[in-house]
Amino acid sequence: METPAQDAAHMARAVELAAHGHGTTSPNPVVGCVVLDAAGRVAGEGFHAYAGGPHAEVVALAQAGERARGGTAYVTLEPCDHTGRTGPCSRALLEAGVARVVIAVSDPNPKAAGGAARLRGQGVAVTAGVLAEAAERVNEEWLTYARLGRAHVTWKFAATLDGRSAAEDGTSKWITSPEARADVHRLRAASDAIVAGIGTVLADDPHLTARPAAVTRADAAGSAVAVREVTQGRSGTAGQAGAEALDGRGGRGGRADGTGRFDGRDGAAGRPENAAGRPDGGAGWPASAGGRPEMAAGRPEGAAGWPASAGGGAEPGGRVPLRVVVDAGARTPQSARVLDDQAPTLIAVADDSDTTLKADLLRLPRRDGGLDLEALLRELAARGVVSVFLEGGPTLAGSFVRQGLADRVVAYLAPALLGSGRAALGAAGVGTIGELHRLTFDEISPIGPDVRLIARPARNEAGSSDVHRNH
Ligand SMILES: Nc1nc(O)c(N)c(N[C@@H]2O[C@H](COP(=O)(O)O)[C@@H](O)[C@H]2O)n1
Repeated sequence: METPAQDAAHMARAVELAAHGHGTTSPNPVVGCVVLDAAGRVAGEGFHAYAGGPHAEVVALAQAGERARGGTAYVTLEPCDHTGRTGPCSRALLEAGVARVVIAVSDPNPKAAGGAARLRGQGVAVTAGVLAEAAERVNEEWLTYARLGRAHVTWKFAATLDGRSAAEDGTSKWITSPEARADVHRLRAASDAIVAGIGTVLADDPHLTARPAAVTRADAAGSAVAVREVTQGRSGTAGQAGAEALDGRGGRGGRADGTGRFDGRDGAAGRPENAAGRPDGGAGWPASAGGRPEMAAGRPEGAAGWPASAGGGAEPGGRVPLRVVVDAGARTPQSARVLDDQAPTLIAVADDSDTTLKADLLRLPRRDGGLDLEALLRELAARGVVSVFLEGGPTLAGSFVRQGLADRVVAYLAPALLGSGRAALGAAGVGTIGELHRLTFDEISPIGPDVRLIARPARNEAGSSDVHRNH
């Protein structure tokens, strides 16, 4: 029997492995697995790489072969007990003769859960909850999606040290460095959807596409080391993940009317570097750096019926994030760049708005002077969007924060001062200091001459997040 310290060490490795799936497993979770032989030696390792591909346990068991018999499996998410795109991991573990299974987090997907009970019922020793916090963190997008039925939101902004995102005359290009902007493109590319408000569309006419520059494995490894240094060795933190739409077949990025899917593979906004595996080793979140040689061969075309749609599945080279404009009054110009053919686009408008706009429209109830953003995130989740990257502008970001829907904040701060001009965040429902939205830092990393800060809503004593306190 492993000691708790050994359990923690092997599970930490499994969390590290899970992080390699960031940016490519959506709409499935990121999952890692380590298999020991009966003598406690590592016999196999694996992670889930893309929806429709083998689960982490199956990859690790295949590597371990006969050595798994009488051994122990460490898995970051409860082994599934269902036949979805692939067979049940509980059965694979039983057939391999594993004597003990250590689990970090239970599977909230009712269709897949039950693996722990089945294993116990068949005489396998099961230990649950080991390194649960780290395993939750690495898989936070998917767990948010699976538990709350809405997409997870990362709000990104770039600002001066005094928190301003534009000068008095509205100019904002560029506050942060090319390195910081390239980092943003990596995070965009790892997200299922990029969301902006109509104010940003009218002011900047952005493309909202992910255009990450190719980064070598050495670069990625270097940046991961830098991050580890400033964060004192934390591993498996912020994550980009994915979830199977819980009907087991949900695609994402489909057209709003559900009539078809955008095939972004040939689009100019495609991500050619992914054709041979992502050279940045994954989503661009720190724990992903390190490269994933297993992905180099790509995935079998159309595996398990998963459509090669934009924003859907994790086929290397076949996925572009869905663009979403929050536009209650349907003011998006027909000529806006977000409506070009480089990626699919959804325009979220109020259900009572009268428009002739030729675009995929999502009609939502009004709320709080804008749209009901929780309804938006639920609608996106129903389309298989697990992770949202929220960019611009301050008004929309303020509404997300006010409605308790900013799950993670990524701030790029330049060593510069403006003193006046637009603040990064608009009205966020704070009237007095006691109502401020308290966050905790996950990471602080240098990016070129700038600093990237990653923070999340602080938990209050009751365990709920302070940002969500009013909701
Ligand atoms: N334990 C475990 N390991 C993995 O590697 C996984 N991908 C999952 N996913 C769970 O199963 C559902 C997806 O199943 P299919 O890929 O369609 O077969 C997913 O929703 C999770 O509940 N679990």
